[in-house]
Amino acid sequence: MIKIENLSKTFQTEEVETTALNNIKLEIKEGEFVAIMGPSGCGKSTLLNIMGMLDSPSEGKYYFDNQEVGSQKEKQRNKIRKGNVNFVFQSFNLIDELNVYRNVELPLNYLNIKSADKKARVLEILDRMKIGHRRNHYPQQLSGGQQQRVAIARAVAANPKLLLADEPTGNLDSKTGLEVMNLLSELNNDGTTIVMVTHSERDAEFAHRVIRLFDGEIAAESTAKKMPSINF
Ligand SMILES: Nc1ncnc2c1ncn2[C@@H]1O[C@H](COP(=O)(O)OP(=O)(O)OP(=O)(O)O)[C@@H](O)[C@H]1O
Repeated sequence: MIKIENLSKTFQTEEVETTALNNIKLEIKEGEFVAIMGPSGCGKSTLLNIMGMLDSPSEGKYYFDNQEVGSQKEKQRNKIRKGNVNFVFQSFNLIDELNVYRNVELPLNYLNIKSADKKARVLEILDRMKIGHRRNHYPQQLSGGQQQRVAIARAVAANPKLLLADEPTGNLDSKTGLEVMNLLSELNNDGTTIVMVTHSERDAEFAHRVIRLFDGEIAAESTAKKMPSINF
């Protein structure tokens, strides 16, 4: 699904040039659950943003489903991202003015779906994320774990192939974080490819593979204890 070849990313500000990623080579197969770890500033979010087509590499190639997207213009990248990739963030990023149902419905409004099918999809995914009983609540009326479950529901409502999660349990207590990790694991078992940035060794154990970055380079790669449920 993802192939990254000799990818580098430098940020140029007035005074300094920062190499955030240096000569990254990486492949991620459909159905995988990959964790990206490493110290602060090693380039994890930069890599995730490029995979999510929010940013482009300075050098090298990024292929998504065999299509080179790294060198595409922003408009074209946005088009490829839509329906293919979605995100979950540490800080949930829900829209405070919309209730749970409307937040989750949002990505479906951009697709050409009949309103009855849309409703069925929203209710189904809310139930799967065990948050259906809170569908009329607003984000501020929910706990952190509940907000993250809504955010995951919103992220997968349109059935993206790839879910990118940037420290999804970073703002949650240990027990709630575990519940969120179990939901992500279930989604992965049902076929969604997941790439997750995390500082948590426990969360990384949910992944099939752990990639450790250091100073913008892949320093180590390991297979986690849990084996994937798919054939490679
Ligand atoms: N827009 C930007 N402009 C300039 N420098 C940037 C920009 N974004 C990131 N950087 C730099 O690139 C490097 C990698 O940043 P990145 O956010 O990818 O790290 P990270 O591993 O996700 O860190 P953390 O764990 O703290 O979130 C850092 O040195 C950072 O300062």
